[in-house]
Amino acid sequence: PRAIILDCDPGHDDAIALLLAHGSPEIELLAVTTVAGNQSLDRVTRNARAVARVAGLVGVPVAAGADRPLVRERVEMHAASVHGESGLDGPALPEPTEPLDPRHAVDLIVETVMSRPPGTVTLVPTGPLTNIALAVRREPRLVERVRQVVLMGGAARTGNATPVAEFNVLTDPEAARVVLRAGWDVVMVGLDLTHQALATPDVVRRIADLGTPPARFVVELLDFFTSAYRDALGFGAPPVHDACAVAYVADPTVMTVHRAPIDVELAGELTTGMTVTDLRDPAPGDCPTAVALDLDRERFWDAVLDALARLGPGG
Ligand SMILES: Nc1ccc([C@@H]2N[C@H](CO)[C@@H](O)[C@H]2O)cc1
Ligand SMILES: [Ca+2]
Repeated sequence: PRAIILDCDPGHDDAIALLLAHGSPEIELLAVTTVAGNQSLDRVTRNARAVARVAGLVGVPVAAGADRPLVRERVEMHAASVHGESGLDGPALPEPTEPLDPRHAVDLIVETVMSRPPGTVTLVPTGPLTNIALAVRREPRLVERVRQVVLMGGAARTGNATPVAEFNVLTDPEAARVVLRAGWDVVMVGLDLTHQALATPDVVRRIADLGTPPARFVVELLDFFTSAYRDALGFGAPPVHDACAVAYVADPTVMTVHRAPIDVELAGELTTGMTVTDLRDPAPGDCPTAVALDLDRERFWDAVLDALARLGPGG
């Protein structure tokens, strides 16, 4: 299996990404780290620990990280409108059973990667990239040691927080530039891809039919997420953005990926936070970055259902 570290800001779709990672036989979840984004660090960390309990995740360290972006003040827009004040509105959240790891997320990331053979650990950030940027500044050898960075964030075309910027990148664009320029292999699973992963009523029905506590938890998450995404953004069904990044690690053939130079706008009057993606072919031979474009929806949802079905009673 692929060994990963999930760096997240739960968030309804982060929660589904965590459940998918733990339930997927192709993935070994080495650690979970949290970063301020959808909600404050305290809230997303509390949410991550509650989801870990629902997943039946035991013995996997969960550590909190950055409580604010590297440079800018946090972006408030949108997130509370789709995730609610708690960051995970909808289901009742169980009390965590596992202790919070005392290390800072950055130290946990560095120690987890540097204690394993080169090229064996994949980083899967699904929130602002603050922790990942700090980690690679703390330990530059991470660049050649990490197998791949598969991040949910950015967009080659249309944004969500602004016409051209995606929320995770806009929240901490300096951190996103550090990560995209580091030289390691990066797959950007951005809105171009994730807006194809819509949890339609049929999908929700299939999940409900599993009849397990984790499945019921996901249904309650999606019921809230569906209403919030409809009321706030006019979507017919909510995109489970973060689960797409995990699904790619589990099975890279579940989506098409296009090698392309990607950089982040930091000073644009209208375009700050935009992941400027050069889709002109051919990309430079040594281009380390790529963007996900087309999702095999049927295979994606089959993988999500299969992973959820494998989770124990949890809860
Ligand atoms: N409107 C909205 C704002 C933020 C997010 C979060 N940011 C990313 C999508 O922009 C995902 O990681 C998700 O958790 C989703 C919707
Ligand atoms: Ca997220």
